[in-house]
Amino acid sequence: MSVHIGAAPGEIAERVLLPGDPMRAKWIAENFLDDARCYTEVRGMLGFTGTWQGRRVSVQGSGMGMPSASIYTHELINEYGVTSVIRIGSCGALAADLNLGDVLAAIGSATDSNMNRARFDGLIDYAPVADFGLLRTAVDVAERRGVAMRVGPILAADAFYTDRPDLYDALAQYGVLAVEMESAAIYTTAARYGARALTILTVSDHIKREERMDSARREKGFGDMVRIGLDTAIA
Ligand SMILES: O=P(O)(O)O[C@H]1O[C@H](CO)[C@@H](O)[C@H]1O
Ligand SMILES: O=c1cc[nH]c(=O)[nH]1
Repeated sequence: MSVHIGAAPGEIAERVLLPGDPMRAKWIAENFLDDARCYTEVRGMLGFTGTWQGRRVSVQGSGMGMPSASIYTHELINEYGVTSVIRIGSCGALAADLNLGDVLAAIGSATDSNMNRARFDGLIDYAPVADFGLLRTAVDVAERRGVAMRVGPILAADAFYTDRPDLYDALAQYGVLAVEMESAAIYTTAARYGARALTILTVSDHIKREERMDSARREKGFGDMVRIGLDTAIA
């Protein structure tokens, strides 16, 4: 096992879906995967391996925020030989034409996190981006499934509750679609260790219009995103 994942070698598939919420991982294992088996309960951050259309896939909770997500991404890649991580999360829409339940894929991730500034000594604004092959596959899969998935840049924020909504308005003017809290760390960690990463999100809140889904829908209402993630993982 690694420091934060209680799996034996070989128990985790090469392709992993990463929801922030471990209960979403459990819901996916129980409702989408065949022969799913839980391989870790360390810290309650559940992980499961099963099959989707006959191919081996794992689903691992990554927690909230970039420190947590980077721990799971690092250990999956470096300790378990994972080659592709696909985050499937909820987000707050910044774009006026997005609605609750809409699905989007993050081509790149701006961030206010200090993790990358520290990594590059404050001298370079590193641009965390999706793996192009995974993104292209996800776009094809969404089209085939009849899901109108938007593709664009997002913000990975350290804080869920912001004191600077003016900055969100400014980002929207630059085409930033939505805010969540993990993608920049996942993209950066995957790039650093030679793995592929993509973030697919479902709009659970609209920041400007102050609309929100309830917690039950956040945990279990994301079927389109999950199917796109699973199809992309096994392609
Ligand atoms: O739904 P998940 O994947 O947890 O993602 C979003 O939800 C959490 C905040 O409620 C943050 O982790 C954010 O990124
Ligand atoms: O980070 C997040 C996730 C969902 N909704 C938000 O407003 N922010």
